[in-house]
Amino acid sequence: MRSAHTVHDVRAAEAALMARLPEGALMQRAAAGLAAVCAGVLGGAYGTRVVLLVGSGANGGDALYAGARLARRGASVTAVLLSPGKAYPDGLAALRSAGGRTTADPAAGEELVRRADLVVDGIVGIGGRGGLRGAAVPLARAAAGSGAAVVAVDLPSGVDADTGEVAGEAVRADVTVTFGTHKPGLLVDPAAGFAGTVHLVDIGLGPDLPGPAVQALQHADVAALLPVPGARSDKYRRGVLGVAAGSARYPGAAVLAVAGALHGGAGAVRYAGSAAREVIARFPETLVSTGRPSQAGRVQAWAVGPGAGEDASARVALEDALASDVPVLVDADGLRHLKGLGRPARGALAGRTAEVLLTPHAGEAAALLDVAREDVEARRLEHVRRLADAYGATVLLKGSTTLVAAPGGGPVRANPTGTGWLATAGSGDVLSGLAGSLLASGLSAFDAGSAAAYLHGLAGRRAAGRDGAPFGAHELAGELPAAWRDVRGAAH
Ligand SMILES: NC(=O)C1=CN([C@@H]2O[C@H](COP(=O)(O)OP(=O)(O)OC[C@H]3O[C@@H](n4cnc5c(N)ncnc54)[C@H](OP(=O)(O)O)[C@@H]3O)[C@@H](O)[C@H]2O)[C@@H](O)CC1
Ligand SMILES: [K+]
Repeated sequence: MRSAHTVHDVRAAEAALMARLPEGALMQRAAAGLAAVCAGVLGGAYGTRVVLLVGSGANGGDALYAGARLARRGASVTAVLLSPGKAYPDGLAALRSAGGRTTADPAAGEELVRRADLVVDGIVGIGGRGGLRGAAVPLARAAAGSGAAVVAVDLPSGVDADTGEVAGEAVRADVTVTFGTHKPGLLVDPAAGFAGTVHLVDIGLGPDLPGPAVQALQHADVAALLPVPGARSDKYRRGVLGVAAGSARYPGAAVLAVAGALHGGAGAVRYAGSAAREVIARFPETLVSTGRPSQAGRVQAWAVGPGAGEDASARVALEDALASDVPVLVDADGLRHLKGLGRPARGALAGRTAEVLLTPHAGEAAALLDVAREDVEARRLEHVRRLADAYGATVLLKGSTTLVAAPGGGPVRANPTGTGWLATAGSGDVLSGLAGSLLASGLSAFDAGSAAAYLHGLAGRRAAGRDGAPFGAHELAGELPAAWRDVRGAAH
């Protein structure tokens, strides 16, 4: 599991640890880790050209000390000082005594960046506010346009550590070396998209850190969650998922949701709705009926809404499923009807004995919250939490990094396995069936949503192939068994 903590929690842990250590010890640990990663990226420091972009705080200090270490190993190191009067004095002295140079001329700095093998971004770290300022902007652009590898110190300068927002320009890093713990912005888009590969350097903060604000599952975590049948399992004990999806206009959504559901670990799938003929033709193992959910027979969870359409029968199916005593996943058109139910419906959600999992994309989340879609996309972490609290439900917010939040606080899960190729018609229908199936097999809404997002992302990567290629949602569903095997195989 990867964990991320807020700037407030990082600073508190740092203060507690520093009180027990000699002065400067933490920065030396950070700089040593940073220099080691830089040397690795360079394939050895000797004879290379390294440019440090150095701002006014300790982030620049880390860069200067790491630069000194690289200079001692034979690199030609120059620091471009963005606030010459404020650059970390002891770090400057260390760099100079190791043979490194400095310049305060931004134009000269840009020229150096263009000829560099490696650029170290020490402009600003967790003390940052807003996008890059002044001379940092052309320097960051020069770095992006050069052939140099860009290594960000702690986080790419210009991104918000806590929210993942990118309010202006930011450094585009190939590698980010972060200290003590991940920062939420390294796991959540849009900021995460600027970080490249993230290396965590342990500087000993662990015992002083509280619970994380954001976490990202890894293979072993997902493997531990996935339901595996035992010797005494039968299809009912493994769980039965009910799917109420599709319509005369969108029968394919029903087929795709069932395709996802058959790969989610439930023992059986019941389909209730007007696309029963299409579903049974494609998946003969499905138990189909054409009535409403409450007439379909016993299930352990419902997935409602994909392609359900806007007419009254879709609304009735939603109300019917919500009136049951089992967990309900609500997606797509179901979310629109949920919003249409108004305040009493939200009360009904809060009054249910079993959990509800909402799976909106940014546009649907914006409609549920009465805010602009751009606001949701810019500050996804804030909005997934708000939506979970407003509806008293667990929310899976789909997107470039899918987020899952439970109501009432606690960590948000950021999915690390996504790929842009997943933005294809029907992909969300597959996810609904998959997450619903995991719910039916007994996982909590939080675990079902995050495990489903993880498997769905892995299947998407497999379907896209190593070099990347488009695929249809039915092919995505076909890759789910291999994604299960990847996850379970890595755990053994
Ligand atoms: N915590 C830990 O455990 C450890 C932390 N360590 C390191 O310390 C770093 C934090 O250092 P820090 O607190 O000195 O702040 P930092 O990020 O360097 O910012 C400095 C100043 O920049 C400015 N500024 C703000 N926004 C800006 C912008 N958009 N564009 C340009 N400038 C901007 C603003 O000053 P202003 O210009 O407003 O006067 C701000 O005060 C941390 O990220 C890690 O690298 C490690 O050494 C070891 C352990
Ligand atoms: K930085």
